[in-house]
Amino acid sequence: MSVLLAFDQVDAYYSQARILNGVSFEVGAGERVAILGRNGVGKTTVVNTLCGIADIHAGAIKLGGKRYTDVPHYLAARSGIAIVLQGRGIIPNLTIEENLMLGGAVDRPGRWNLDTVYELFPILGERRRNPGLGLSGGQQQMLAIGRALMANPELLVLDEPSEGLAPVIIDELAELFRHVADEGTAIMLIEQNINLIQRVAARYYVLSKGSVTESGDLAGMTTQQLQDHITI
Ligand SMILES: Nc1ncnc2c1ncn2[C@@H]1O[C@H](COP(=O)(O)OP(=O)(O)OP(=O)(O)O)[C@@H](O)[C@H]1O
Repeated sequence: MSVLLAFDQVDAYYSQARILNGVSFEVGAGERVAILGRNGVGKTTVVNTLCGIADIHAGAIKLGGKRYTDVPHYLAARSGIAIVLQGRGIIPNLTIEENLMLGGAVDRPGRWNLDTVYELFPILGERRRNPGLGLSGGQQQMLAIGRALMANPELLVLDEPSEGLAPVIIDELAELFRHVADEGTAIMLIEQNINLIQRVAARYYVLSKGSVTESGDLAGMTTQQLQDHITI
């Protein structure tokens, strides 16, 4: 399996505060990888290094073998990465369709377009002319994921997608992420919901105090061990 995303000894900062210390990990093409860790260990900061919110002072990130660190952030989506940020970032005064078209503006070829996203999430199609404002939490998450898919990414990065969602919706998300991965998109999942992690991820890395301390196949980890990695 070819390596799609590689962090190589990355140190990341907010201003003068170092949060990530020499973080290295890889996500292969089409893989499903979870980043685990307790609150405040730096999981979101890993995502923030990908979108320029945190600064990289040492090390490098590669995407598809190229130095991602050199790609201007406004071009990042064109290089094949789509990020669903914690909090979803729906633009409330744009319609559902306009929110989706923001993702499509990346203009990468692939199977995802308005029709295929509406096929995946019929409720978004039914409400396409409604503003993003007023969607339920689950519908907002669908919209955020649909918008990311519109960019036809090779890698979908998800930061705590289960946050605030009912268990039944989390079950639907698990099915959805497996489906997206079966279609060939790699998934990097930052999550604290055990059910979602176990159903989606095949491999994991554990972050502790800004460093990777453990990695392996999820199949080899008991629910209790997983719980220990993510609870305070
Ligand atoms: N914009 C910021 N400026 C300064 N420090 C920050 C900023 N964002 C986060 N931090 C700090 O960086 C550390 C890591 O935070 P981060 O959000 O990456 O952790 P996390 O593992 O994602 O936690 P959680 O599970 O609570 O979301 C924390 O100590 C946090 O207070």
